[in-house]
Amino acid sequence: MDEKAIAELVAGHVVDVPDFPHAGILFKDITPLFADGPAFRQVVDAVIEHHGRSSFDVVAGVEARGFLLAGAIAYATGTGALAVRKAGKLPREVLSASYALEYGEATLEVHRDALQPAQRVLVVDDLLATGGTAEAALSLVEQAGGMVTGFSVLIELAFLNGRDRLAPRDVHALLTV
Ligand SMILES: O=P(O)(O)OC[C@H]1O[C@H](OP(=O)(O)OP(=O)(O)O)[C@H](O)[C@@H]1O
Ligand SMILES: Nc1ncnc2[nH]cnc12
Repeated sequence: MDEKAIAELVAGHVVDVPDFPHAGILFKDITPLFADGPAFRQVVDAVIEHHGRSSFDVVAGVEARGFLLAGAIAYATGTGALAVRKAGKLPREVLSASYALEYGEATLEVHRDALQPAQRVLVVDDLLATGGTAEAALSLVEQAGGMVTGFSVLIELAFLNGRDRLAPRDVHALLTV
């Protein structure tokens, strides 16, 4: 599928929800996309095609919506998956990164031994807004000894300039609004 068709596919499966979770936030609900099997498969294939299936060793998904993408991409490419978790969920020694996002603050964690030295990591999530979440995931991968080779999101909110925080890395969005 070409880029325009993929963008239209994503746009057609997003519901805009005003004032969630706070007044003034226009929440992009992508659950209809995950619920549509053929559409979900097409976006997963588009992400893999953009980066190339041999360009990463591990795909990292950010809790919670990123997990769905990471699991599917890992299965399709035969790579490992890394769950980048919200604080307090992992049972062993962790690395942590705190950040602000469009509508709050949080801390992300991975196990200290989550990656092998210099492993190449693709970071995926449903949406890039301020980039705080993605930047925290980048920090965790680097703290764990890995290298981020790129980011993919289904939707980028361009007016928040999140990609500037991730430069010069490849930031790929299927739909930019
Ligand atoms: O670019 P940012 O401003 O950092 O915002 C983007 C993040 O916000 C959402 O996650 P949220 O923290 O709401 O978690 P959820 O997936 O568990 O709902 C979204 O899934 C991204 O991870
Ligand atoms: N506007 C938004 N919609 C959905 N998820 C988000 N994460 C941060 N901002 C968001």
